[in-house]
Amino acid sequence: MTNMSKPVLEVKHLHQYFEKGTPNENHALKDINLTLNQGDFVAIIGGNGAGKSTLLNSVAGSLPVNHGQVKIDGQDVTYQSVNKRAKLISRVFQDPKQGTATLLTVEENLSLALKRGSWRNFWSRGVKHNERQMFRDKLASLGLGLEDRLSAEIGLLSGGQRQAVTLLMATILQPSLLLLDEHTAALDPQTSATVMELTDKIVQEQHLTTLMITHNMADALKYGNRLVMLDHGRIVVDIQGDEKAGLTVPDLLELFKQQSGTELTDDAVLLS
Ligand SMILES: Nc1ncnc2c1ncn2[C@@H]1O[C@H](COP(=O)(O)OP(=O)(O)OP(=O)(O)O)[C@@H](O)[C@H]1O
Repeated sequence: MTNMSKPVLEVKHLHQYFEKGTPNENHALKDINLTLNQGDFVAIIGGNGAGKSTLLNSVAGSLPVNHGQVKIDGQDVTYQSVNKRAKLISRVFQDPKQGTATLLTVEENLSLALKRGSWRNFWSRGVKHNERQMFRDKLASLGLGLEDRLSAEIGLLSGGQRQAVTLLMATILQPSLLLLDEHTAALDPQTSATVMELTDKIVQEQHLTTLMITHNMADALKYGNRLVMLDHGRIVVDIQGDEKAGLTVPDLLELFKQQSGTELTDDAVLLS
């Protein structure tokens, strides 16, 4: 996690426009430059419409890049499709249903993830005995009792349990880059806290390079080694190490005010 580390994600001079050339033109990202080194765990915060999702979508490939470059593991992926770069990236969404196949069992979902989502490989090979043991061990490590529910349909699990399995699925093949897209926002506060703890454990154990959007200021301060704040399409704060460790939520709000000149406005912001 030193500056000598290998860059995993490099975003260079990224601009994104919506409705370019029309009276409604919106310059949503303005010259974003962001490098994540191996093992960096970066929380991204910012008010409504700051550009957080646009940045994540640009990195994931679900939004074509207007101007600039995105590199992952040194490869230029700027014009690669979502599917092509999915070999390098795993993404966990806000909705626990989005990352899993509802009618498949827990072990079938994990097996599908192990085959990189390839249904062809999944149907032809099924769940092997040694895989089942590995899934049981991984589920046991979550501490949610899910190791006894390998053959339960995933749709029967609670939102938090399902999101925990989604996290395992997203990390089972150790992606170069993990994108967490408000992945605890749909959960109740206690479940959200549990899933955040599990996230941190998995990220630390696998030394995963991670970019996490959150509306929870306290989580942004508690987790990760670095915090990036976006405002009107620009990075206005980028802090790490001791500078980050010493901050409180009021400090963060004050920092936002100093940098942006306005109060942070975010409908979903959670201060504690
Ligand atoms: N598909 C789109 N078409 C037009 N404008 C868009 C589109 N997606 C986002 N925008 C605009 O781009 C800007 C950045 O939006 P974005 O969703 O990235 O912000 P955000 O920080 O994720 O906000 P929030 O926290 O409210 O989800 C906003 O002004 C938004 O209205």
